[in-house]
Amino acid sequence: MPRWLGPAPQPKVAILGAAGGIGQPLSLLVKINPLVSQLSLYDLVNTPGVAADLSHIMTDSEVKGFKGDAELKPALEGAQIVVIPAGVPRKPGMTRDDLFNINAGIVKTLATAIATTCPKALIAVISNPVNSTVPIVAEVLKAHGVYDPRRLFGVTTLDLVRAAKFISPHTGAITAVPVIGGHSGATIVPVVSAVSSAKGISAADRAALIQRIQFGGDEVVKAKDGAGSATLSMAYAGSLFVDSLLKGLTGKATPKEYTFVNSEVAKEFGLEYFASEVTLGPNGVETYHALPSLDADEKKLLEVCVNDLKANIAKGVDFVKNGSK
Ligand SMILES: NC(=O)c1ccc[n+]([C@@H]2O[C@H](COP(=O)([O-])OP(=O)(O)OC[C@H]3O[C@@H](n4cnc5c(N)ncnc54)[C@H](O)[C@@H]3O)[C@@H](O)[C@H]2O)c1
Ligand SMILES: O=C(O)C[C@H](O)C(=O)O
Repeated sequence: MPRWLGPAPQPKVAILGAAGGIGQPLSLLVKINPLVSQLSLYDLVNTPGVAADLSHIMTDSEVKGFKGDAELKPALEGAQIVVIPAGVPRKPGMTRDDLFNINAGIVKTLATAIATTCPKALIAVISNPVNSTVPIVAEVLKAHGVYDPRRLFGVTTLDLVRAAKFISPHTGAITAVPVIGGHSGATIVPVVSAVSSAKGISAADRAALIQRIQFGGDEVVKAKDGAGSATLSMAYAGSLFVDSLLKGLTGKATPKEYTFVNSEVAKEFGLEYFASEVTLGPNGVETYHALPSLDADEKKLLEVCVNDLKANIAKGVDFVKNGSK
């Protein structure tokens, strides 16, 4: 059969930071995704072992490990999806912004390699602070003349995973809740008013629910007591997001996801980046959906979000443009 009549080629996924707390379980979940043909695992340490281990799993995808700076570009060659969970996690008492000084440089280095090796890849950024690391990647890609806003995503899926779980005692079932804004504390804006089965929640319960969704990450950081932040739930959330990217890329479906992207949806608030709902396709974002309508309380949450988010975005942009921290 001529090649062009055969099945569409299946994607190569590269995970940068693949040996870490998120990287390892995420690599496992991506390894068992039937839409993947090649899985490239990059880290500064331990990837040969992680790759050897995963390569014994009887799914079709081929796994290769790449270790250290010299192997970054080979890891990225031909990748259609790049996922970035590289970087340090929080310890108790830290904000995500406290990670900026270390993670900004890591993400900038990785973005530079993507720009020069696989500039057309769909890029999913997990490394915190997401509100700043996504603009960092964008500025690096712009500097190399290869920026396509439809192909760059900040992964906020964990906020939606938490929201769906935390609301379930009130609704009697796991229930999707839109979560917009950014990915840190007050920039996370759950839109509970959009959930019809949540109408009966008392004001006090609703306030507690919103607080828990916004600060769910702190709950895990506290419980891990110095041993890092959410890894397993993040790997699960990340695998959902990667699955949606894969389905869109291969034309299997046109999934909808909430994700932190460069778009016009929050332009009226002076924001270039905002987490909102998009439909995914072969080239990344196909459609940017309008924001859900907000009630008076949610409008107040959004006001706080906008101020914090503006500063976070500017910090990321500035880091690349002016080399400042
Ligand atoms: N977006 C989200 O919802 C979300 C959720 C949880 C964690 N995070 C963030 O994800 C990041 C990783 O968290 P973790 O718990 O996996 O941390 P971790 O320390 O367990 O793992 C990080 C990995 O990154 C690797 N690394 C460091 N510098 C690198 C580089 N230059 N190139 C390649 N790999 C490099 C490390 O060797 C390590 O294996 C943190 O910044 C954390 O805050 C984001
Ligand atoms: O809380 C963190 O620092 C990690 C992550 O962003 C989370 O939401 O769990």
